[in-house]
Amino acid sequence: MQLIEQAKIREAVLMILEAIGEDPEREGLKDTPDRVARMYAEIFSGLAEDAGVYLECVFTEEHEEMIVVKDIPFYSTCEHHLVPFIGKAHVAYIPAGGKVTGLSKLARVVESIARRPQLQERLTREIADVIMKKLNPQGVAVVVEAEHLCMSMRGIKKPGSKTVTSAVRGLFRKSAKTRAEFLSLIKT
Ligand SMILES: Nc1nc2c(ncn2[C@@H]2O[C@H](COP(=O)(O)OP(=O)(O)OP(=O)(O)O)[C@@H](O)[C@H]2O)c(=O)[nH]1
Ligand SMILES: [Zn+2]
Repeated sequence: MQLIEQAKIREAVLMILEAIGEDPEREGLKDTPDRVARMYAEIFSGLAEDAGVYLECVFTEEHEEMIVVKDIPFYSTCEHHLVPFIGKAHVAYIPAGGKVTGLSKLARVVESIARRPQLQERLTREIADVIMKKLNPQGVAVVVEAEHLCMSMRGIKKPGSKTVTSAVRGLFRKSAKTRAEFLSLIKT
């Protein structure tokens, strides 16, 4: 996995500032290429990570009911426009084999996968798939709701509109009752 090349970002941001007719030497802008490079290293830090490693934290617990961590806030970056999309993820799974993971690890997975140039659909799917792969549970469900700034601050300009995506695996896919339980739990 590649590390972010901050020198390249600095150069590119300098060129953008010049291209929009700004003076990159003026006081407010002179450190901007460096700031943006550091910011990109932060908001794209997930590129250098395997989100699955967080799920290596498991505890033995005979719990075979649904576990839901809801309202996990995230900031991601739309890969089409490189502006943020911001929202919440709700993540549920039904453990199998007496194996549960740390609750914060589910939020860490969301965070890691969000910190990449993303599509909301892919973010949603990747969260579900990594949990299926690493925990091998009876099922996983993920709902993501987000506002895309590329639809709010520019283009079609519809602030407040939300996109909702879901991914269901295993029992959540097979059983309408399990899906309904999940939906009722994330509503309250
Ligand atoms: N499916 C999907 N589309 C997205 C996501 N983020 C942004 N988009 C869309 O990507 C599309 C890119 O469309 P283009 O026509 O190539 O770009 P554009 O000319 O800037 O389009 P407008 O946003 O309509 O002005 C837009 O419709 C965006 O709303 C996402 O997470 N999922
Ligand atoms: Zn966009």
